[in-house]
Amino acid sequence: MRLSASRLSVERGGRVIFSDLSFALQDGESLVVTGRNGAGKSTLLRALAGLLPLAQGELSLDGACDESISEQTHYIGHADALKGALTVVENLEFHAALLDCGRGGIAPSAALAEFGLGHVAHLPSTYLSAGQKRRAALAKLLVARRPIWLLDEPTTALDAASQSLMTAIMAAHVSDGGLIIAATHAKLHLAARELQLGAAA
Ligand SMILES: Nc1ncnc2c1ncn2[C@@H]1O[C@H](COP(=O)(O)OP(=O)(O)OP(=O)(O)O)[C@@H](O)[C@H]1O
Repeated sequence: MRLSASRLSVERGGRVIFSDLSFALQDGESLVVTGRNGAGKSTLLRALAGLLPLAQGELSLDGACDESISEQTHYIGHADALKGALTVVENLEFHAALLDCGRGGIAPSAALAEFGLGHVAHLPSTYLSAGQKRRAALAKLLVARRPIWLLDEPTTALDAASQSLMTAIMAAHVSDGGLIIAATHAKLHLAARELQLGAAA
């Protein structure tokens, strides 16, 4: 599988956020997107996920099945996208049903256990701490197998142990042939190329 971005340009509110951006990633490769606040890191991830239109340029995925890039992608944005009135496990069950399509993710309860959330699985997700909410959001990565992971500040609010766990989960995904593009200001301890957006402030 090869994900290629060629001369991408994205506009928001009539303003060019970035332009002429190109990169390519093969199976088992990662890209860390860095840059100052407002440089366009989240914008790039949202455009790759199909949530924002490209003003110019082209995205292509070679060597995969017929599904679109969006269908092969997990996008974890800044927002944890948990429904507060549903329990944590119900949130994961919703995402598994929405995303899995029979492609062999692990059970929601197992994904929560992996992220150390077994003891809060039956609480309404609104009761979780910030780091617990982030871990529940990241557990979505495991309930549906999708090769491309787009992660926006994945380690925000995570304690040291959870950061190490997430590092191991990302490393396992990459060694299994997955692709990761992560936007962050933090050090991710991921063997990755770097794409820096924007000029220094
Ligand atoms: N809906 C919108 N309409 C207009 N401009 C927007 C919109 N959403 C974001 N922007 C602008 O796009 C630019 C890039 O924002 P983005 O969130 O991609 O930056 P970022 O690099 O992820 O920043 P940070 O490090 O703060 O998370 C910012 O200047 C922001 O104000």
